[in-house]
Amino acid sequence: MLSATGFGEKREQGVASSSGAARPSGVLVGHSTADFQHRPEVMEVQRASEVPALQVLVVDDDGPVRKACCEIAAGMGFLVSGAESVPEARAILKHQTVDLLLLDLKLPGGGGLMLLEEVKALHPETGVVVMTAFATVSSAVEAMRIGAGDYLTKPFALEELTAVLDRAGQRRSFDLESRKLRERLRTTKGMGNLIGRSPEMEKLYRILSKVATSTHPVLVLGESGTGKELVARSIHFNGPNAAKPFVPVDCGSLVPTLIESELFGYVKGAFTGANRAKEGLLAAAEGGTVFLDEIGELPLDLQAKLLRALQEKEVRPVGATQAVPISARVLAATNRDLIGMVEQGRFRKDLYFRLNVVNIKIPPLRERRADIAVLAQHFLERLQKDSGVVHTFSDEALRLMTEYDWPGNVRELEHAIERACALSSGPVLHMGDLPTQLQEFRLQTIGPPGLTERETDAVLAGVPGPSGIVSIAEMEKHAILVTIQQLKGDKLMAAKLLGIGKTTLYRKLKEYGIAEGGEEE
Ligand SMILES: Nc1ncnc2c1ncn2[C@@H]1O[C@H](COP(=O)(O)OP(=O)(O)OP(=O)(O)O)[C@@H](O)[C@H]1O
Repeated sequence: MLSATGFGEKREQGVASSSGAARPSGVLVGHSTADFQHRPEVMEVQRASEVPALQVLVVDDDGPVRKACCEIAAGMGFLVSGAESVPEARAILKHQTVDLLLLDLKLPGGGGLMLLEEVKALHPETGVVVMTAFATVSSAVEAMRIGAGDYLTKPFALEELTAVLDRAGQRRSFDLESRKLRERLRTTKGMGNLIGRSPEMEKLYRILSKVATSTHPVLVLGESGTGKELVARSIHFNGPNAAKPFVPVDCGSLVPTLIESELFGYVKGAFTGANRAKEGLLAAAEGGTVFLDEIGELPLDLQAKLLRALQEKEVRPVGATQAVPISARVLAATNRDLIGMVEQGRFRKDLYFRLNVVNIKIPPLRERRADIAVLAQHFLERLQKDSGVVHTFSDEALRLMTEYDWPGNVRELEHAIERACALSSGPVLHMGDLPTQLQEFRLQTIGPPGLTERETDAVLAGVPGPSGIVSIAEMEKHAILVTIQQLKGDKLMAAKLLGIGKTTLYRKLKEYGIAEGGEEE
């Protein structure tokens, strides 16, 4: 095992190392220390099978630093290669997949940033950690803008490197996992138009395949936007009467008198404007399916009429003396607590039992997060088919989508992706292209890296209000806090980049009431 103290002392530049004494002996296979000074390193590590086989490429012209980084990464279970120049790195990248790039920005000929740009353009999924000295802070910021996920300021200690590699490795594993899911989606779709492969959705498909073959009433329960109508359609279109009509009725959006005439029909002269008779939807469905959406909104008197129609399999159109037979299957859905409504006398118990012969509950999206990436990819591909424009998600955007709670469920996700595609300026959809509620969630829940809770609140306070007007003082505060956020809490570097002295920066933070004890000057 590597000892933390072995790398604890800092060298002038690079990883603090005790001249290779702390090299993880017995872990590396095939190359001597001298090899690392002169040629690309290719280290195979005897890895425990549970360690993900992520490939790391270390690019640094400083032999000892490169070697130390390679050794540490190898000791952590990564598969490691090293390169001392941009052309050498390019050659490796051409022939091998690299999951993580540990890149020194100050390479001979100054090609670090160029290489980063090439990697992000050709392999946007590759995670990049840049290494920089204080003198090149502005290039580190530029590197983060181009797409580097993290940075290390030289000289750095063993713990810093391992923490950064650990973070990058975890992110990469997550991204690979979600990519695998998306890949699976390409080959296996859900039932009908339903997408999702989470255990919850698999269970739903099993129930649906049974329910579809029968003609019993089904009550579909779930929060708004979870896909209740899609489930109802899936039951109908996978059932024996798929060729017959599927008739949706939104009980929530029609006035009561209209629902009655829509459902049951009316005879000529039944009311003012009824110039001719109209068949009701229950009869018009002719052996198909009537889907009563928002059934909880149905007024009590209509509930009684619907119950009678279902029991007697006939309806009496408004103003008619004769009943008309019906043969449609009835599916109903609600996002309301129907049992609670029954207890409060707002929904008829007998109708509840009649509709609730089979009951399907669709879990909210936040309870089946494994579906978020596949659904997101599905919506992206659907938009691509319509517009011909190809988009992909940045790994960060996908991660944020997976962590967000989606109170509006699949509908909110669908709209978020449509919006991101419409607003994005390039083929990759970034976190910034996602709606405000996701940005706010990122700041509130995950917190900007390097900022305390108080600072996070202050950043949020700098977000323009509904009027869109922000004072100059607020803009200054926002600029300072966002820079600190982007630099992961490095206030010294933030002062440098903002072109103000550190004393001024700490004074400003104090003015905002967020300077921490012992920090000033
Ligand atoms: N599993 C899913 N796969 C693909 N698309 C889905 C899925 N679930 C929902 N959607 C899409 O999300 C949107 C909302 O779905 P739907 O209208 O069926 O939800 P709902 O629960 O009936 O909403 P509401 O209660 O507000 O009426 C639709 O565009 C639908 O196509």
